[in-house]
Amino acid sequence: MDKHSILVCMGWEQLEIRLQKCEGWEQIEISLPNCSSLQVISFPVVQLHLNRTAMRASQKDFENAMNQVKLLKKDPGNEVKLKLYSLYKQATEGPCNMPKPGVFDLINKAKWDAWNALGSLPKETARQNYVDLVSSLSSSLESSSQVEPGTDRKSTGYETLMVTSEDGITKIMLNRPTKKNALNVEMYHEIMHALKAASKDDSAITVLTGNGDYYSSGNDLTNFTDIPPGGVEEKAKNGAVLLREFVGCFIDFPKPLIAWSMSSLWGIFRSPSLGYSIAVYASDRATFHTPFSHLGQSPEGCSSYTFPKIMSPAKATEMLVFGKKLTAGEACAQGLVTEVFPDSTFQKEVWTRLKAFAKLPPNAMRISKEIIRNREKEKLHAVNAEECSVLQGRWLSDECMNAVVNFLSRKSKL
Ligand SMILES: CCCCCC/C=C/C(=O)SCCNC(=O)CCNC(=O)[C@H](O)C(C)(C)COP(=O)(O)OP(=O)(O)OC[C@H]1O[C@@H](n2cnc3c(N)ncnc32)[C@H](O)[C@@H]1OP(=O)(O)O
Repeated sequence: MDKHSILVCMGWEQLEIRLQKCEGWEQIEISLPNCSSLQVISFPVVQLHLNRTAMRASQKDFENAMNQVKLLKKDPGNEVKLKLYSLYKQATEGPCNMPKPGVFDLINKAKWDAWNALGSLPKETARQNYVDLVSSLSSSLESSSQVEPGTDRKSTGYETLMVTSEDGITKIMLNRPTKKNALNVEMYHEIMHALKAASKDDSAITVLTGNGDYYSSGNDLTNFTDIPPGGVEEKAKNGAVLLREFVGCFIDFPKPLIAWSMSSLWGIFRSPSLGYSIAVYASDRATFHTPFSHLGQSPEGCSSYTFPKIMSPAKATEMLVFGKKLTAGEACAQGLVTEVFPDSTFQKEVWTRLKAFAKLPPNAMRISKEIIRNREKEKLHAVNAEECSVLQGRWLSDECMNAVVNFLSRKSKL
């Protein structure tokens, strides 16, 4: 009896099909992972040959699929990109033949792991699986765009924020509570979009806050793992461009901006939202962290300039260099927080106050803010540019990479 075994990838599932020749018929056993039962079907030999031929993707199909990948409008996410990468390498070069990258080379290690996991999968099967995967991606993106034809997601809602407007107040709420409102790349873009929209809407004031038990845990540390083709240098450069634009939006924001913090606030979101806000209201359980040195990084959001001015140089050094965590009371004593409220009455008291502010003449408030801040604008943009350029170098340092690896591998938490 003749036996062959082939692996076929259907979407994410891998089927093993075993073929057995049996008196002019082929018997097919299909086995699904996580499923103990086997289905046995018999086909005439001739039909089986046809199916097996039809199953093989040609070089042309493969090239078409590669082109289709470049045209995908939506980023399919890291997991799918790794799958595509590993199948491409297997289809073109065969089993993984590269030395294993070092533990700090996060991205290349993830790529190596994905490719190596394909073992001795034949090149033809990898080619077919690549074509199938691209085709499933293209159709799922087509079908999702068919659901809401022609609608701009930004005009209908946000993925990472909740933005509401009532009583003359636009509230921008970070909305990734399960990730402690860590800022992923999409959130950076959405906040900039929401701030630009709020600067033009008819609300008088804008409030920033976070959903859940953390206002924000700062930069999403997995942002460091999505490396573009140009490598870590290109990643660091892109990060610096994004950060500069993001902080620039806060510097230029024309209306009164109020940070409303019931909970912990870490890193990037803390500097601009404390440094440029007209007012910062905190509940008595809120805390403020700046773990730049712990992460092998350096101050951002103009905090290297605004904090020593708002606090004192010595206190700012404790916070920005040694990463000293401040309670709401301490932050208020240092001038970083305007007022602290008991947690039980925080929402009610702050909302009542904001509603009263929102009734003040909006143009007068805007002009007053302008006159307070305008003298500093040029300086703030220059500080922002300098901080981003220093950070670009820090992101490439072993100190920073080690800290990110530690967080991601959960060996230590800051
Ligand atoms: C364009 C780039 C600009 C970069 C500018 C420079 C920015 C600097 C900074 O922002 S520095 C601050 C960076 N933030 C941190 O170091 C905080 C890291 N997080 C933690 O230490 C902890 O998560 C915590 C203390 C905030 C909360 O601890 P705990 O209550 O135990 O919750 P978990 O750790 O289980 O977290 C739940 C869930 O959220 C994920 N998560 C939390 N924070 C981040 C983060 N900053 N980045 C990525 N992911 C984060 C965490 O992994 C958990 O996910 P899981 O449930 O495991 O999938």
